[in-house]
Amino acid sequence: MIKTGFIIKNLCKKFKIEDDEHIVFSDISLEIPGDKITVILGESGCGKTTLLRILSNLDTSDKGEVSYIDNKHKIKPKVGVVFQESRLMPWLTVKENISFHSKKMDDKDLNKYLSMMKLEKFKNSYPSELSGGMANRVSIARALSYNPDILLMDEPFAALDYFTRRKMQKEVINIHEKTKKGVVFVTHNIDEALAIADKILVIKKDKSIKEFIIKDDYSRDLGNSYYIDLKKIILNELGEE
Ligand SMILES: Nc1ncnc2c1ncn2[C@@H]1O[C@H](COP(=O)(O)OP(=O)(O)OP(=O)(O)O)[C@@H](O)[C@H]1O
Repeated sequence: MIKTGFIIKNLCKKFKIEDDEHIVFSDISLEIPGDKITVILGESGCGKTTLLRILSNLDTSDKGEVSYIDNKHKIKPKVGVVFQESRLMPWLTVKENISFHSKKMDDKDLNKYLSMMKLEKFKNSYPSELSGGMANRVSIARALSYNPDILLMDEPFAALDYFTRRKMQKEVINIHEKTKKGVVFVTHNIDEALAIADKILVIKKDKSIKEFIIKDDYSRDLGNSYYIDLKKIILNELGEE
């Protein structure tokens, strides 16, 4: 059992749509370490966002238990959430957006996050003056400024071009290595999962979860046979091969 992180037991979630019920999860159990990068991978509509919303307390489960332990003690974790759209306030500058939820943030902390996300030169810019990757960096800095126990990211780079996306994936690894914070990263992109994950949780068509652990360091060559084979296995689990 993990020492720090989310422990999810027998989770059930359904949505009522008019007189009908849509079951997203009927009984899933999993562990998400609080000190690693865990990628939740699955096809569109399989329930990735729903799971993330439950972890971040934006939604509730119907049955089951979701707890977070820190060195074996149950705690209510502080979570930082990054969405696909940056959700920045257009009338605030970069530095004002970052400190918006952390009114007590001093300049030292603000500068730490600006520097970590390479935003120093843009601290007085408005969101309309930023590229997509820059806006992403601001929303990550904002989530980190809250000093969360764990960072939850819901397809944060889906709208970015290939090169910016690769850069941002490396940023996630950098943040994880610098802050030692756990990251839960939702994507439907297998290459993205293989590039950044310590652990991949595949949500299968039958809604069971298949787990893969990657023990490799982060200078990964996805063209080598280990990753090519792993990708085939994951595609198979997703029912795509
Ligand atoms: N508020 C809601 N009311 C009714 N149904 C919902 C609601 N939220 C999600 N669903 C349904 O639950 C299922 C899971 O949705 P969810 O957004 O979690 O999937 P996802 O894997 O994140 O998809 P995508 O990759 O397309 O974002 C979908 O069938 C969706 O239509």
